[in-house]
Order: sequence, then C-alpha cells, then structure tokens
Amino acid sequence: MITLSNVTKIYKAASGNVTAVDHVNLHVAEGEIFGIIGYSGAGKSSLLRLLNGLEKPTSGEVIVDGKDMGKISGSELRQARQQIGMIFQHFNLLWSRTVRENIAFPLEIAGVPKEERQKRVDELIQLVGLEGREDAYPSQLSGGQKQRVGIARALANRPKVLLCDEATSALDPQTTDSILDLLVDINQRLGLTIVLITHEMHVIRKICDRVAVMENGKIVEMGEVLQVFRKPEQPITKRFVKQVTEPEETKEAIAHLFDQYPNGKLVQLTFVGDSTEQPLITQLIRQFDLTVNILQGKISQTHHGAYGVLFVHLAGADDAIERALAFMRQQQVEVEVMASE
Ligand SMILES: Nc1ncnc2c1ncn2[C@@H]1O[C@H](COP(=O)(O)OP(=O)(O)OP(=O)(O)O)[C@@H](O)[C@H]1O
Repeated sequence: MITLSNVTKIYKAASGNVTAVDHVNLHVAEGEIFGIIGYSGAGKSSLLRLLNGLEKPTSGEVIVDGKDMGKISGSELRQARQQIGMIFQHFNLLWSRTVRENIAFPLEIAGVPKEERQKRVDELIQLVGLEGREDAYPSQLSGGQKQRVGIARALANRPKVLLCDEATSALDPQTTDSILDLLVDINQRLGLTIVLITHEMHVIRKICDRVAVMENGKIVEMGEVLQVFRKPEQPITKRFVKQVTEPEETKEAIAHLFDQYPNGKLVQLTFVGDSTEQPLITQLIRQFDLTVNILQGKISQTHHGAYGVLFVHLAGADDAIERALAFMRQQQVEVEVMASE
C-alpha cells in the first residue's frame, strides 16, 4: 500500500540545510498497522507529511496506493489525499461546529449530497461510539471523545490509509487504551492501513504489527513488534523497549539488589510467545545446583502475543551458573547478565 524508496527531505533554512528524512526505505502492506517511533526532531512528522503529499521529497519516491505523491499535483493530488485520512495530537476540530458538523465537513468539501452526508455521518458516529453526543460542541467533550470525532472525520471519505500523528499523546493512559482499541477495531473491520508516529513504546506494543525506529532522519531499526521487544539491536531501540519493560522504579530496585546480592549473578530473562509458558525456573532448580530468587517479573501483551521479562538472582558454583545460562539461551529465552553501574 505504501512504498518509500530512498526518500530524503532537506529543508532549506536561514541557518543552513536540515536533513529531516535521510534515505528512508519502507514498505507498508495493505491492512497493516505500522508504527514509527523516535524522539522529538527525529523526522517522524516530516515523514508523515511526505506520505500525504503535504511535503515533496527532495529525492526518492513516495508511492501511496499506486500514486507517486511527490510528483502529482492539483486535482490528482487532492483526489489521492481523499484516500488518506489523518488524525492529530490536538484533534484539530472546528470549535464552532457540532460533532455532527465536524464529521460532515470533509463530505461537504468532497461535494457529497446532503442526504447521503447525513446517512454517512450517522454511520460514523456509531462506528466511533459517539451516539448521543451528535449535537455537542468540541468544548463540551472529553479528550477521548474529541479524538473519536477526529477519527470519524478522518474516515468520512472512506480512505484506504489512516495516518496518526501522536494521536494519543494528549490523553491519559486509560483513554489512550480506549482510542488504541478503537483503531484496532477499525483496522480489522475496514481493512484500513494505519501508519502512526509516536514517542511512546506502549502505543507500539499495544497495536502495531511492525515498527520502525527513527533517529536523525534515518530508520535505524525495523521489524515485527514482538521480535523487536525480544531482541532490540540499536541502543535507541533498547531505550524505547525499556520504557515498557523496565520502568524507573525497576532501575532503582536493581541498583538496590546489587547491594543486597553481592555474590552470584543478577539476570534479566526475556520470553516471547510460547516460551512465556514454560516452567523454566523449575527446570533450573532441578537440573543445576542453584538457588534461584525471583526478584521481579512482568508479562505484557502485544498485538501478536505475549512477552515477559523476569529478573532473577542465581547463586551457586560459578560453573553451575554458566551451564544454567547456556541452558536458558537454548530455550528461546533472551538472557542478559546485569552489570552493576
Ligand atoms: N518546515 C521546516 N523547515 C525547516 N526545518 C524543519 C521544518 N520542519 C521540520 N524541520 C526540522 O526537521 C527535523 C525533523 O523534524 P520533524 O518535525 O519531522 O521531527 P519529529 O520527529 O516529528 O519531531 P516532533 O515530534 O518534535 O515534531 C527537525 O530538526 C526540525 O527542526
């Protein structure tokens, strides 16, 4: 559905050139939920604007649904844009219009007759769960409801692609989850392709099929979400994964554990899919002459199965510990021996 080939975007500014997107290659399949994660300034928004033709690439090719977004203009570009819906962090609603009127707006622009418009708006209100709020103004809605209006409006012209620009960053965790659930529901019901940009790994974990990590305009790592969680390669990816697997308090707890357990080894185990269900600790205790202390553990669900992180302390003879580590590595479990900082 989307193919970027060697795409570069350079802005010419008074202070010099800024390379916001640097030789990016990317393919997003139809019906996929694809996440792009990066810190502020990484180039995510620029990439999204290239996808809907708001910016032209300096070089390279941006193909969306067969259209070369960098080359087309005028009515052809406007038509191509109708196939691409977009939602925003701050919703971008029209404050003087009701929910119904906001959702109808893109239909008016597309010249859809009034009766058909009303029918479509009713369908959309139902799709995003805003029944009963049709005549409210945006100022009378909660953040989550505002984003539901944003989603309904983005879907009004039945686009094939939905672009989400930090769509949940202004929402509290619970509302974030309900909006993410809605996006998955829409993706499944309508077969819509979704590309989202975010700086929160929680969003990627919860709904994405694949993820690309962006840094300094480049995609530095890309893969299936579960695999990236299991084995992040780049330092920046490891930092993002830790947003989910290792909250701040865990770091403090681990520092404390090094004081508490000066001998033996502190080990982080990462399990994915079926390996989350095996009785690994029992096997360790039975097969190796070790004392195993479970220090902390967590299992999280992704869109494609579970992964778990477990911190354990192993005590015993050095060679027994080494054999135990080798054994675990054979069990599709990622093993990281923690070093004190
Ligand atoms: N119109 C512009 N003119 C000049 N420089 C720009 C322009 N838009 C973005 N940039 C620069 O390009 C780089 C990438 O910005 P971009 O907004 O794409 O990153 P981002 O990852 O989306 O960050 P954020 O989440 O903060 O928006 C930054 O250095 C930014 O200052």
